[in-house]
Amino acid sequence: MSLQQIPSGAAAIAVNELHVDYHGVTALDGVNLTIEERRICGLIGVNGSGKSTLFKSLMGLVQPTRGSVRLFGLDSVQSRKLNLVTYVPQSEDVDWTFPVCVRDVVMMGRYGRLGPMRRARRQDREAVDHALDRVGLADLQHRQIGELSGGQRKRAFVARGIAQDAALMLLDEPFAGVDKSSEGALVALFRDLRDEGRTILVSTHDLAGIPQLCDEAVLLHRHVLAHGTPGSVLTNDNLARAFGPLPAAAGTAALEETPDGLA
Ligand SMILES: Nc1ncnc2c1ncn2[C@@H]1O[C@H](COP(=O)(O)OP(=O)(O)OP(=O)(O)O)[C@@H](O)[C@H]1O
Repeated sequence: MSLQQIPSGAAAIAVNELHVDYHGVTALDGVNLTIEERRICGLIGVNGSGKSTLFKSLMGLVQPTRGSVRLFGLDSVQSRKLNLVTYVPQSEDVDWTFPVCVRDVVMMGRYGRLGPMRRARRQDREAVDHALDRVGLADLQHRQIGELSGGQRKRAFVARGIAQDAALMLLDEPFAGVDKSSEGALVALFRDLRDEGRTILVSTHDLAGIPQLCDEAVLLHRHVLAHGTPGSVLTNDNLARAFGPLPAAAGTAALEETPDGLA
């Protein structure tokens, strides 16, 4: 299924009363969240607030104790089968010593679309070439993935999602370990992907960067504390509830001086 063929009418993400426990540790406790198509939504919260668990729940990688997840009106198995969703995990969750080159990683985005012989066809190779060009990694495509810088690694995984033509991109801390100029290039890329019709949920600790990047923001603390425009979410009151009391003159103005945020 291509971007043009996604089921219409349903929200890109619809989470209803989602609870996730890990052997007695409650990671998510009654999350309700709707994100419409063609939006960039920033996901923020302290370490341990459940951001990665929410991503994994959307991908069907962890089993909820209760509640439901729908992507474009479909459950996570169906939405993955139709190649609608891609996930860029946190760097810690990736084995960077794995003997694959950048091109191999991007080609993984085509696996769900390969023909009956499971061999890459011309359209698969062209999709990979196009994705590598878009993220500026064509020259490095034969490098082992672990030989790339932090920003290049993230771009390789984003390219995998572009090659897949995923309508929904789940990006877990894509700016961690990325220098400022690479971060600017990623922000511009994410906005272009949104303008093409994709939906992006992106977790970040860079609170000061959210108004420039995101159409909306979600403040998570095992459940949704606030959801709305960046301005309505990034208030001193909300941030104090999520992160604890802030220093005097806090809020987004102060966060601009500490761009890595509070977490
Ligand atoms: N596999 C696991 N087994 C047990 N507990 C887990 C597991 N994964 C996460 N947790 C716990 O669930 C809670 C939420 O973790 P999660 O990684 O989803 O938060 P997070 O907001 O993504 O944190 P961070 O910003 O540090 O990545 C934490 O208390 C964490 O310790």
